[in-house]
Amino acid sequence: MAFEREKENAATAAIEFVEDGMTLGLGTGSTAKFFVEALADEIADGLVVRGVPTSEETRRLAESLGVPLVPVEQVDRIHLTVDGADEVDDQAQLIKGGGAALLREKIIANASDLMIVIADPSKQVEVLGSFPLPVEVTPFGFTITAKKVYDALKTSGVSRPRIDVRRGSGDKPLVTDGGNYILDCACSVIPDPAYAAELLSVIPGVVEHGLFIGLARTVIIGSDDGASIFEY
Ligand SMILES: O=C[C@H](O)[C@H](O)[C@H](O)COP(=O)(O)O
Repeated sequence: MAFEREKENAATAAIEFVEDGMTLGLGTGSTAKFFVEALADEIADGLVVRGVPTSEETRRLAESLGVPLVPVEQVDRIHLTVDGADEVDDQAQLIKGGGAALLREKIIANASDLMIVIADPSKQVEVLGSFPLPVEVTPFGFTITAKKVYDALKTSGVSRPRIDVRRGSGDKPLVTDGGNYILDCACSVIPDPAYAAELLSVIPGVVEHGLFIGLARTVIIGSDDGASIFEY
């Protein structure tokens, strides 16, 4: 996989934000995996924390590495969430959901005192939209919902959105941890992400979308020999 070293360096830098006693949101994906692994090393050295995973994939990883987990229903405060992103712009606006975990990721990020994004330099963009925007929808009526998503993206200023339902095994629609489908919306450019987010949020059938606006306040970009930290 590409940018392994950069991802690992970003994850290692994020460990510096972790303090004893914290409840941590554990993100999903190949970059967040490095964070969970680094966390497991710290726990083996005596750090006391507990994690709330944002996907079944991360739950399995954390359990296999001995990271203590707590059921989300039993948590009343999440001090810090560390997660990856598919794109991040210079206002810390994100596209997430490439790994289909955006719903749980957003619930946990929104409930956290601080969300830190860890990423390699390929995720930095001037304008969001090169990465197809994932939108999680209920299976019932998803073709109708897809048309509404198309209209909303057009209204927000996307010139020619193209929408495909994400496929899983056997060409069937991929089913998320929450039992929903993902619409991948190729936009090229999303000129007004906040407006697009607002319009998508009110469509019946849209469970959540992958635009994370105003959630990340720290972005860590890994490099070959370290990491740069940006605060917003
Ligand atoms: O649904 C998946 C998540 O939003 C991931 O955090 C995102 O896709 C980035 O993943 P990766 O670190 O593997 O590029």
